[in-house]
Amino acid sequence: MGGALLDHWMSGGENFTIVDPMLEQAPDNVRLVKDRAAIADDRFDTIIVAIKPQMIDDVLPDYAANLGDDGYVLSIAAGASAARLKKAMGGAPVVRVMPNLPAAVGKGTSGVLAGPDVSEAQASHAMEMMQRTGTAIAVESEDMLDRATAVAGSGPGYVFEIARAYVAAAEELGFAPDQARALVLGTMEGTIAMALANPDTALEDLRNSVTSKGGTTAAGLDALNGDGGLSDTLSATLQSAYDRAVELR
Ligand SMILES: NC(=O)C1=CN([C@@H]2O[C@H](COP(=O)(O)OP(=O)(O)OC[C@H]3O[C@@H](n4cnc5c(N)ncnc54)[C@H](OP(=O)(O)O)[C@@H]3O)[C@@H](O)[C@H]2O)C=CC1
Ligand SMILES: O=C(O)[C@@H]1CCC=N1
Repeated sequence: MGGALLDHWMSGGENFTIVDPMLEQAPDNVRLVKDRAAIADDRFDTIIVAIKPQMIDDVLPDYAANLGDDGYVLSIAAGASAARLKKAMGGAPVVRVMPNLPAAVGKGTSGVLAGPDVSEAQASHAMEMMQRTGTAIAVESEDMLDRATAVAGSGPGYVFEIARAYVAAAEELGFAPDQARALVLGTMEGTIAMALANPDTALEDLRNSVTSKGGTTAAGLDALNGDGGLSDTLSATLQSAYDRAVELR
């Protein structure tokens, strides 16, 4: 995820250094080092946490000394609370963000939460960084950031899975894989574009505009969610992801 964001962050004026034990190549103009020892004497305006949440307590404390006096920590890690990050980073201010993977194509949707002691300048720098990767929405509490993680951070996983199952069903109906993929992704893209172009129209009304009485869509929708099973599945999906974010705090 860090790499996808970096590609878009680089359109700003900052200089970037990556610390990654395994990465072989960084984008042009980005310094890459294998471990913290190589930057032991360096100070940074922002330290970006893009490691797995489970590694934070082991890895981060070494970096506390690398943060400049007016610096802040920007974390993309799911769940890991501002308090936990702040403690690991010697009391530094922390902005938590939750991006999602379409940031890789400049169409990310991020939540942004300024933790305690974050200055306005730091909060607006973090917001501007995330806006370089797509849309960014400020949230008011850590709990809402964890809920945004369940909806949007993990969301591309659900959408890819829905698309995969939809394509598989089209193949079962007789289409070749490339035809099935083109029909499904084209339909999804056009449908989303139409919803975005009609922000004041309820999604239910848009759905109804496809659904002729006694027609094919009504038959399909009855099978899809006539008993509310799809709605229940989506509620359980978001609840499970949110519960996991809470466990990772
Ligand atoms: N994937 C996604 O869609 C999203 C992920 N996130 C968050 O982004 C973070 C990274 O997730 P993701 O990109 O999926 O995971 P990855 O495992 O792909 O990325 C983690 C990166 O951290 C590197 N790393 C491991 N150990 C160290 C270390 N000691 N010092 C420095 N770097 C290290 C890893 O290197 P190596 O490969 O060698 O282990 C890897 O490049 C997580 O906190 C996750 O919650 C947030 C939103 C969306
Ligand atoms: O699955 C995860 O934990 C990360 C956070 C959101 C998306 N991927």
